Order: sequence, then structure tokens, then C-alpha cells
Amino acid sequence: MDELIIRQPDDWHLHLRDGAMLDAVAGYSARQCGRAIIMPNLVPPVTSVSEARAYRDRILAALGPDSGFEPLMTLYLTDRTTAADIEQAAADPHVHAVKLYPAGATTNSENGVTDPLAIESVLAALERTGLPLCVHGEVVDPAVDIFDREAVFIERVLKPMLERYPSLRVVMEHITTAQAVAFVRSQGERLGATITAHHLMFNRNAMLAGGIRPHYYCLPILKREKHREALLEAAVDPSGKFFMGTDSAPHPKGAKESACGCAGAFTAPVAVELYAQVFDRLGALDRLEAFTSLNGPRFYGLPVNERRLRLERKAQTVPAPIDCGGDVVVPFLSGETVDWTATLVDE
Ligand SMILES: NC(=O)N[C@@H](CC(=O)O)C(=O)O
Ligand SMILES: [Zn+2]
Ligand SMILES: [Zn+2]
Repeated sequence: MDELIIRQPDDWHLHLRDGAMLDAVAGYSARQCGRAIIMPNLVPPVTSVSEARAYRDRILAALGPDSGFEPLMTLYLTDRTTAADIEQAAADPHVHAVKLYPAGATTNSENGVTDPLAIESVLAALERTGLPLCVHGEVVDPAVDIFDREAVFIERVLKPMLERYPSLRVVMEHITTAQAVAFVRSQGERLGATITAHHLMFNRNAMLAGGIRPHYYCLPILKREKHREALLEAAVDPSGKFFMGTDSAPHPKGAKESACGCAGAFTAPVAVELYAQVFDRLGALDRLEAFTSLNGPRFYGLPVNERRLRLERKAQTVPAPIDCGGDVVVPFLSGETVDWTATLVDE
């Protein structure tokens, strides 16, 4: 197959940032995706419906009037979030989920939740309203090895949470382990998961063997090969529980190429192409559309997109570093070649 036309994908986990960075990066996602779940880990974080609405307006302004892109907003949970905040979020047409960052787990998570099982009234309100909880699923316990933090989170936090709140709807974001794949499979429809392109493509050798490559550093951290293999099986799984979430997370070049580099891979410029390459090499292009464009809308209770995206087997070079207000952002795999080229089909 050298050409394939699929329903327009959505990105169920995306960081667009703010200000000059937002202006520089937003167009890359809008060129491919119809909608995206917008992560709220700005500085300061997006914690209220009014802040989410204002952020949504800034995203739409950055894109201009003809983008057709719909930002699906989320609220950042803190120790101070109330059940009333959740009721208000659930009633708002632009807020589609709330995000749980265990405090200290990842980039801009300092204001996150200290003890996820302690926010009982918030979890009860989520269960009552049906608003999904998106989770960065890693424990922050310094005694737990960084490569085990996701698997330990499932045992210590996610399992008890799903038992206590049997109707709570949860998306385990950016899963990276065989344990996460098995756990998502073991639960009913109310638990879904997103998978990034970079976790499907690479194991931790890509980051650490033959030199340390900071652009491969993201959280949860890349794992060993057997985990990547489990993710590949999940991505092509007919269950519909796994869907595309790029976790495209731009940072200034200097913050990544540093003695203490920050976590995040900016994959948006070629996101769908990277997934296409993965599915193609698995001989599973026929499963791509379900993963990129059908499973996510089903989980979130939204219609599928009407537009179509054309994928051609036409090699392209991943863009050079992008200028944004004096800083530079380096796309993941910048300067390297990908096998596919995606273009939106005109309506
Ligand atoms: N994934 C990352 O490594 N970084 C994300 C935060 C996150 O999604 O955990 C970021 O905001 O930079
Ligand atoms: Zn995360
Ligand atoms: Zn993220």
C-alpha cells in the first residue's frame, strides 16, 4: 500500500504551551488533527473553567480563523480542586477531561496532587458526572526506580482508585510498559490509554547507547525492548481501548540540551507520519485509522471527524529547528527521514 486515506486523526494528549511557543507550534497539530486534548500544565497551571476558556481563546487566536481545529480543554487538578469545580467543568461544553499529575512526577507538575487517593470528593464528582480523568501514571516515591514508576503506580494508585470508584472513567496517558498494557486490557470500557509515537518507535537504547541523547528524554522514560513490543501489540489491538496521544511536548533547545535536560519530545510536525511508519513496518496499516481516528472519539463520546487525511509513501525530512520568539525548538528526529507524508484532503 503506497497511499491510504483515513478519517482525520485527533491527538488525545497534546502540549501546546502559551505565548510565542504556542504561536510557533500550534499550526503543526492543526495541519493534521481535527481536535486535541490540550494539556493544562502551563505555568501557572490551568485550574479553572474560566482559565481553560481563556486558554482556548488564545489557542484559537494563534491558529487564525480558518484552521478548523478544535481544542478540547482540560483542568489541572491540585490539592485545592473542589467537587464544585468538577461539576462546573462537566457542565462546560469546552472542557472534556481533568488531568491528574502526581505532584513532582513530570514537567510543570509541582502544583499537582500530593496524594491521588486522598482527593475523594473530586473523584466522586468525576464518577458522578462521567467527566474523564486523564492520568500521568507514575509514582514520585524517590525509593522507586524511574523505570518502575509506572508499574508501581498501577498497583499503588490506579488499581485501588478504580476499585473504589467503579464508574470512574480514566485514560492512562502515554503508557510505556507491558504492565500498563495488561492492566488496561484487564479492565472494562471505562479505562482507555494513549500511546505516543516515540514510545512505539524506540526503546531506551536509543536514548542511552553510544551517547546520551536528550531529545529522547521524556516521561515516562523510554523502557526496554520487551515493553515496546507490548505497546506495538496494544496499538493494533482490536479492543478499541488504545488510541493516539502524541504527548508532543516542545521545550526550548537550551532546556533540553543541558546538564539537567528537561523531559518532553516535540513530535507534532510529523506525528501521524511516525505512527504510519510504525503500523506499516508491522504490516498493520489497516489498523491505523482505528488507532488515530476512531477509538479516541468513541471513548470521549464525540463524533468521528468528517475530514480525511491522505498518507502517501513519500519520504520527507523532519523539519529543522523552529524559531519561537528568540528561542529555538528542535523537532523530535529533526533532519532525519520519515517514510510517509500526510496531507489533509480538501473538503
Ligand atoms: N512527557 C514529558 O516528558 N513532558 C511533558 C509532561 C508530561 O506529559 O508528562 C511536558 O509537559 O513537557
Ligand atoms: Zn505526563
Ligand atoms: Zn504530556
